Amino acid sequence: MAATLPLSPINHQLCRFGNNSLTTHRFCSPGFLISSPCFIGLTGMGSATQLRARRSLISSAVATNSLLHDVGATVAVLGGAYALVLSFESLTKRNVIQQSLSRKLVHILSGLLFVLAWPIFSGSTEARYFAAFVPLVNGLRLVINGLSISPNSMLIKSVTREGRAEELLKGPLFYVLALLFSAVFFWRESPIGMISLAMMCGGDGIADIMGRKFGSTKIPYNPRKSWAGSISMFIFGFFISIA
Ligand SMILES: Nc1ccn([C@@H]2O[C@H](COP(=O)(O)OP(=O)(O)OP(=O)(O)O)[C@@H](O)[C@H]2O)c(=O)n1
Ligand SMILES: C/C(=C\CO)CCC[C@H](C)CCC[C@H](C)CCCC(C)C
Repeated sequence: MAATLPLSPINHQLCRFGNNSLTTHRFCSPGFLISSPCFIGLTGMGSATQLRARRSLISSAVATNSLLHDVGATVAVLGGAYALVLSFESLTKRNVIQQSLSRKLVHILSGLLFVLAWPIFSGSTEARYFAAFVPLVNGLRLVINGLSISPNSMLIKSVTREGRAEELLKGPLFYVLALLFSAVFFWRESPIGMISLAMMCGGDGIADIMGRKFGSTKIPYNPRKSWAGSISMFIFGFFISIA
């Protein structure tokens, strides 16, 4: 009984297997035979076993590839997050921008850049957990600094309003938890995560700008927020989320 297997993904070369003898097609090189599942033919395994072995070889190669891909993407995004906070700390320290503006810009940019980085992760089912590792690490950093276990002035300068360590445990911590939650539960398949993050990041920034400029009429239950700011947040947040 002869089985014909398409073994080369490059140009569909064929290898033919006889009972225990191997008849090679003229395009199958010996090197390819030894290093490929063609070689399994020599061991006398049946064609179903050969197929299974071949599938498992391919799937383990794909899994290793995805793992390396996701580890690389995680390291890149972690580096990006560190660089973002470091850049704003440096701008604040050199009095190029005020601490409150730095906090607002880190707020707008970190979430948007985080979502924009999602496509660099692989298509594997575990990719979302690698992405979620980035806000998790940043969340732990905020807790450690916020509890003053190891206070880091860089983080405090770039993401707090008044420069107090405990502020890290409020807005910034909730913010990174929202990023973590969206990555794990919505990821790239659901628009809900992206819309919520666009609202939280972009919408909030626009509310600040529009609210300060045109926000003389405040909303009844919060004198710090205005109608102009709140309405702009929904309108611009919506446009950012569909962009
Ligand atoms: N819905 C909103 C949101 C903001 N603002 C304006 O933007 C400023 C900053 O608002 P906000 O982002 O809420 O202040 P933060 O100090 O950044 O507070 P937090 O991010 O913790 O809410 C407010 O003082 C207000 O003038 C507004 O008018 N209407
Ligand atoms: C100031 C903030 C919220 C208060 O309104 C935001 C705090 C941000 C974090 C300290 C840093 C978060 C980094 C993100 C998890 C990842 C960003 C990655 C990107 C590629 C820059």
